[in-house]
Amino acid sequence: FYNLYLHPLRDYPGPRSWIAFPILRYIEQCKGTFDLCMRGYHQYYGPVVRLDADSLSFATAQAWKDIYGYGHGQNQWPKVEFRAPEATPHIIFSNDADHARFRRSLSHGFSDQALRLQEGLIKKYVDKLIAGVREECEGARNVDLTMWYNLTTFDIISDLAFGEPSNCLESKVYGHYIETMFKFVQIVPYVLLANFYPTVWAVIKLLIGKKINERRQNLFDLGKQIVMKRKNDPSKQGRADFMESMLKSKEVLSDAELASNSHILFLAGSETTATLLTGVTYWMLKTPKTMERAVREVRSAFAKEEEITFQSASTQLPYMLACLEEGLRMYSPITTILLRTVPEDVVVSGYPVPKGTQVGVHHEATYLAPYNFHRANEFIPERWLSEATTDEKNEFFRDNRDARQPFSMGPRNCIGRNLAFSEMRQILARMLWNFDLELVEKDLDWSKQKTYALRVKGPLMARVSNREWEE
Ligand code: HEM
Repeated sequence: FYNLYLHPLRDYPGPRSWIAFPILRYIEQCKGTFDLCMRGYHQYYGPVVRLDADSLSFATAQAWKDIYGYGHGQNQWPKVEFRAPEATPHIIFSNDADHARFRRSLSHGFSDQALRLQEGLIKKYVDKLIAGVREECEGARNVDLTMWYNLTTFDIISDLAFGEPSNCLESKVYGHYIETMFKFVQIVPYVLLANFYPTVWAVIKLLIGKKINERRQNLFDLGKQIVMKRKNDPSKQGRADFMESMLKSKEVLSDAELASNSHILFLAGSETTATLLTGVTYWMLKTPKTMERAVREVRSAFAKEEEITFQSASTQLPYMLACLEEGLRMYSPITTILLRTVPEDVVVSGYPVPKGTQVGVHHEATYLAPYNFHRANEFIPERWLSEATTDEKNEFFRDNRDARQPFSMGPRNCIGRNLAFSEMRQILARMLWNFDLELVEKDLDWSKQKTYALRVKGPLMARVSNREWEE
């Protein structure tokens, strides 16, 4: 009764059952259906939705700036964390002072100079991807692109974060560390639940707590072993990887912090990029005219495959880049809402918000809202081409492009954005250069997939053939 009729947020619209009984929201999260519900609620209630007693979800460009932007000076609105309290802090979940220390220690590893040095390492794995897909398609088998993209990004990030590949592309399996990580990610909603309902958590802990703790510890111990091996290996010194950046920085990180940051870099940098590549390929296959146009562009921009570099792929393929931008809208790797707690009474996107409220922008709901994007549920890369932003008569001129921030904003935005783009452009361009792709299951529908902290993608089976060379 209090939540619905007396609470300071009582005038904000939202699902009454979630507002009265916030546990229902967490149950949807554990079921993997929370983000799907939020999409529906934002379509129904509009750009602000009260998603439980104390939390508001926004779906506007202004809310990105107000919540995540630089406007709060040195002090960020605290994140609502979903990590176990006893875990070592890392760049994503840490207080402002530690965050600044971690971010500075990693900045060199993500600089333009480092990216140029990383290109050779990344190319080596893209070569392996192309060779692996070629071998599989010559055996006339259907190819699971989800798996191949994951194997590639895992090897790349493992090499950059841990100083060694995870040998995924060689073995064509994910390996123990990654399998453990996948299992661990699925318990994230339970950790969220635990943080909000310590009593419910006590019961869950009795039932499955030991297993969860074992998984978490297992994953951390494994990561720490690899990190210590890299740290103490003199032959690896001088590589342009993340570990070198942390070790050479003026900031001093303990071994536990080196391990927790490497671990989070691995998670943040592998699954996200693979998800986007899988999603964009899915949407291009579902919308064949976009695939045809991108393929034509890639094959006419270069005379030979070696010409596809980080630099050339970023300047000579405007349509393929528009496909990636549209992929980031339709299939954002981060689907959900990353909440922050408001430290005082504030205004967000024009709405008054009382102290203590949790606020955030829901990625997927914002990107698929018809009030932000014209024909929001259609994959239309053309909306990101320059003519759509300059020609008033273009049907996408009024799209609210700033409402889409897949890498977030402000001091805690994605440090790996440039790396991700370089990798994704390189991988997609070379796939389109080499292969003709066709969806095996024509009516495959990924618009209502489950999501936990990440998307549950499932296999993307494609009929892949070596490209036909024109005379
Ligand atoms: C398409 C690919 C990617 C997407 C969509 C993405 C998205 C994001 C988002 C939304 C955040 C903000 C998280 C928050 O507010 O809690 C973030 C942070 C971060 N991302 Fe990415 N990311 C991608 C690729 C990468 C890559 C390749 C790396 C490199 C290893 C990376 C490393 C990080 C790190 C370290 C942070 C934390 C930054 C900080 O708090 O200062 N990401 N990313």
